[in-house]
Amino acid sequence: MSLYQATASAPVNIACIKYWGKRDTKLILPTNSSLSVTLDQDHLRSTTTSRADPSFSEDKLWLNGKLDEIKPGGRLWTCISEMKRMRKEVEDQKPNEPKLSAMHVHICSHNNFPTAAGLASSASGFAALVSSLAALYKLPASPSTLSLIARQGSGSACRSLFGGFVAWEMGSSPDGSDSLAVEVAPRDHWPEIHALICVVSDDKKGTSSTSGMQRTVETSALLQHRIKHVVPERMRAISAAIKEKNFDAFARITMQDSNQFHAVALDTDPPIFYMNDVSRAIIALVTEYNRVSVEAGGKLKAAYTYDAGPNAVIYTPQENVKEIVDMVVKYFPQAQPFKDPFGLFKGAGVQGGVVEGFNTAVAKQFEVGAVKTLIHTRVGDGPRVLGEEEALLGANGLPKTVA
Ligand SMILES: Nc1ncnc2c1ncn2[C@@H]1O[C@H](COP(=O)(O)OP(=O)(O)OP(=O)(O)O)[C@@H](O)[C@H]1O
Ligand SMILES: C[C@@](O)(CCOP(=O)(O)OP(=O)(O)O)CC(=O)O
Repeated sequence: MSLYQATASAPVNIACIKYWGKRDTKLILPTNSSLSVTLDQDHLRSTTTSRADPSFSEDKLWLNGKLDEIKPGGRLWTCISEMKRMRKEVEDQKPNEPKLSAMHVHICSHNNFPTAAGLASSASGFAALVSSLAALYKLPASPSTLSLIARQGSGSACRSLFGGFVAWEMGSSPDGSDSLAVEVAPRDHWPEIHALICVVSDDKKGTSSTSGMQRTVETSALLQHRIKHVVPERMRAISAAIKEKNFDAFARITMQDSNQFHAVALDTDPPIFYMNDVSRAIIALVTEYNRVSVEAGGKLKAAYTYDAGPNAVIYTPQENVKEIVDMVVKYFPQAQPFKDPFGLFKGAGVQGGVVEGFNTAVAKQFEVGAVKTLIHTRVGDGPRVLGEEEALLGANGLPKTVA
């Protein structure tokens, strides 16, 4: 008997121009376009195996070893149903194809980083789900077409269907058919862009992105200004900066947009605070680091950005990463040694320190644990279809390892 099974992995993305607000909450249609950098899935990824089998009695999904509920009409259900609908179209055109669309599926997924910790697990998760089903169903669909489906799982997930630098075009059609992801530039265009994620220890997220952005849409006057007068020009300018590999412009816009996103969160009634004192201290460090460079006649060397939580993501050309790790570790001592995937410190360990001319009074030194870990990664590629040896489902159609 044939085994109908496929495995795919997908990356995380972190936006430079933030998506914040929906004009349609069911279809997940945004109030503005957005743009992100896809991070390297060699470091952060979701891996998903999907199998269709006539013996399965219902659709099931395990996330990190735990059975998740697929609520009818919910986000997982919508994505799975849409993928089955596309498979059915293939079967209608090619009558010899097995009728996989009529079978139930078992789906098993694993994130190699903390789920729901503000590290965009929903983005890589839904992108991996859609990619594995597309491989299982042998759909002749482009990444942009698949992004239409991932978008209905979580808006930011649509951008994880591409590697490199990716725009989510908001579109204007009420049915959402033109609200999709497009590639602005592939990873190879600007592979020097690295990212340092500062995982800030914090209690559970207070306000989810989904509910927070809806409250902003309902109550913030500033959001209307952002949507109409700010984001369209920023999308143009940052796309040009990426094409020209102009880090100075890229960094300026990225930081401005992170700041404005947190300003509209604050402008929400009641106000939403995602950043904390640690986040703000990291902003002060990056600002001072850039000031030293600019005053010496140079350009911006780093850009911070924050999503709906206190974690910082610092984008920078590879050549600056060592200085930035040294700076962050000086202010935020680490309990564990820095994992050095690019061999920056050549095994010597991080000493901690700042560049010459740096005003050390811009932030206080925090206690161990204020920044829990530092993850060094870089711009990466889009979803990958993996081999049978990477499958997460065993021969019996159940997860191979139960957490
Ligand atoms: N591998 C996965 N496969 C399918 N769904 C996933 C996967 N990983 C995460 N999800 C879904 O995403 C949810 C977590 O999303 P949530 O937005 O709360 O956190 P986050 O994505 O880590 O943070 P943020 O989007 O604010 O950066 C999970 O509860 C689950 O429903
Ligand atoms: C701040 C953000 O990370 C918000 C992401 O929101 P989600 O994509 O998690 O929201 P839903 O569409 O409701 O699932 C900005 C961004 O990624 O563009």
